[in-house]
Amino acid sequence: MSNPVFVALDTPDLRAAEALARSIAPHVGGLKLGLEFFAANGPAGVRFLGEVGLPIFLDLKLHDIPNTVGKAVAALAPLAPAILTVHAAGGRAMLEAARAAAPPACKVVAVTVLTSLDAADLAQAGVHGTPAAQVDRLADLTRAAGCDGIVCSGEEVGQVSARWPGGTFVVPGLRPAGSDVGDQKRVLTPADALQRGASVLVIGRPITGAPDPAEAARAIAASLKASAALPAGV
Ligand SMILES: O=C(O)c1cc(=O)[nH]c(=O)n1[C@@H]1O[C@H](COP(=O)(O)O)[C@@H](O)[C@H]1O
Repeated sequence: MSNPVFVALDTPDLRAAEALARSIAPHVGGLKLGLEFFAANGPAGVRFLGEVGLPIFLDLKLHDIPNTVGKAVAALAPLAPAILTVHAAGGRAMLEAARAAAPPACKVVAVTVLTSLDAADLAQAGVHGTPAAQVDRLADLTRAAGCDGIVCSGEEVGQVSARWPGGTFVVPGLRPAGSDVGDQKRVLTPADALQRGASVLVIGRPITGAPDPAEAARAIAASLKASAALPAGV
């Protein structure tokens, strides 16, 4: 099993991100660079961390009119990300524009319902029904637009991966048993998310905020190997 963990390097500090990336590199499969890192360090920072030698997941969650998103993705293409995020709620034409502008080897995945939201938050935004129903709707839209997969929580990944064979399922909001949930509302353990069908596990603070990040990443990788050896549900 290749390591499905992408560590979220959510810091504006380029040197701190590099030191962290190098220390945990043996225990993760890739680096996720998001808005906090990109706002501070831009494309040059992404290139710099690319020198660590791990695949880069560029998590900019693009959400705008199709023309703007297509041109933004084209501008990001030289960074050769392995994975790029957009928001599924941007609609079919925006998703199509993103897929068309991305390099063929880059997986374009669409965020469905943020893991920091629950049903009450969705209702406040005018979306009635469960997060799971909304994830299904947006997954169908993303698939119809030709994108590669979605971002959802561990609570939905089982149901949605069964509906979309061959899709890429990115799951954040992961917490090893006993770790602090923070601002996340729909959480699962990394091993459970993998067993339910996740393809990519996004893990930030449980690794980056640990007293020994390399040891935390190693322990998570070991928990995945151990659970993969067991039948589902055990
Ligand atoms: O697209 C994402 O990666 C993402 C989507 C989502 O619904 N929830 C979510 O937490 N994320 C990202 O996943 C990471 C989670 O970080 P931790 O909560 O520290 O593990 C952050 O970088 C978030 O930006």
